[in-house]
Amino acid sequence: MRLGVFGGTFDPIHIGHLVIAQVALEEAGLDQVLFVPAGVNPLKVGKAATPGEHRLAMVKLAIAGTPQFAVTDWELRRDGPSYTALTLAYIREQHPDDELFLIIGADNLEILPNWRDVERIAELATILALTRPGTDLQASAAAAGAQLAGLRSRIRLVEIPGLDISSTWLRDRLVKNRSVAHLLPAEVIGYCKENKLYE
Ligand SMILES: Nc1ncnc2c1ncn2[C@@H]1O[C@H](COP(=O)(O)OP(=O)(O)OP(=O)(O)O)[C@@H](O)[C@H]1O
Ligand SMILES: O=C(O)c1ccc[n+]([C@@H]2O[C@H](COP(=O)([O-])O)[C@@H](O)[C@H]2O)c1
Repeated sequence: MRLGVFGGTFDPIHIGHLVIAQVALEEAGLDQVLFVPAGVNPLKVGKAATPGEHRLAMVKLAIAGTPQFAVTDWELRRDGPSYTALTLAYIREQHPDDELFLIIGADNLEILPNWRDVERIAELATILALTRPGTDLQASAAAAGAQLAGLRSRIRLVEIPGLDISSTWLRDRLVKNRSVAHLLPAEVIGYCKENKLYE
C-alpha cells in the first residue's frame, strides 16, 4: 500500500488541510492518508493548544465521509514532543510492507532542515510538499536541498492554487463569533459550538 502520513496540530482542522490531503492522495497515487494529530509540536513546546481529545474528535468528524482517510491518536498517547522521525518509525513498524509519504505544506518544507533527524525522515518517507500561500514552494525545496545533501531527491512538489487559510485565522473568527461556514466541515463547526471551543 502507498500510505500518506499527514501530521498537524489541527486546531481546528480546516478545508486547507482536507484539500491538500485529497490532492496528495490523487497526485501521488496513495491508497490512504493517515491523519496524525500532534501531541506537542516540537517547535511549539509550551504554546497552549486545544486538548488532544477535541482535536482528534474534530479530525474524525472531518474525515468521516472519505473512506481513503484515516486517523491515529498515537502521538496524543505519547509523552513529550511529537517528533515526526519517531512517528514515521512507528508507522513503518506497523506497516512494514507499505511505502510511506509524508504530506506537508510549503511553510513546513521551508523549516524542514530544522526538524529532528531529518535524514531519518527522508529515509522513511518520500516528502510530498504542497503549495501554501506565503511560502515559495520551489525556493523552499531548493533551500532544503542546499542545506542537506540528498534531501532534494526525496522531496516531491505538488503545486495547487493555494488556499490562504490557517487555523489561527479560523480561531480568531470563532472567538469573535464570525461565521466560519464553508471553511470547516459543518460537523466540525457543530462540535466547536457544542464543546464551547474557541469562545
Ligand atoms: N491552507 C493550507 N494550505 C496548505 N497547507 C496547509 C494549509 N493549512 C495547513 N497546511 C499544512 O497542514 C499541516 C498542519 O498544519 P496546522 O495544523 O499547523 O495548520 P495551520 O493552519 O498552519 O495552523 P496554525 O495557524 O495554528 O499554525 C502543515 O504541514 C501545514 O503546512
Ligand atoms: O520532528 C520535528 O522536529 C518536527 C518539527 C516541527 C513540526 N513537526 C510536525 O509537523 C507537523 C505539522 O506541524 P504544524 O505545527 O504545522 O501543525 C506536526 O505533525 C508536527 O509534529 C515535527
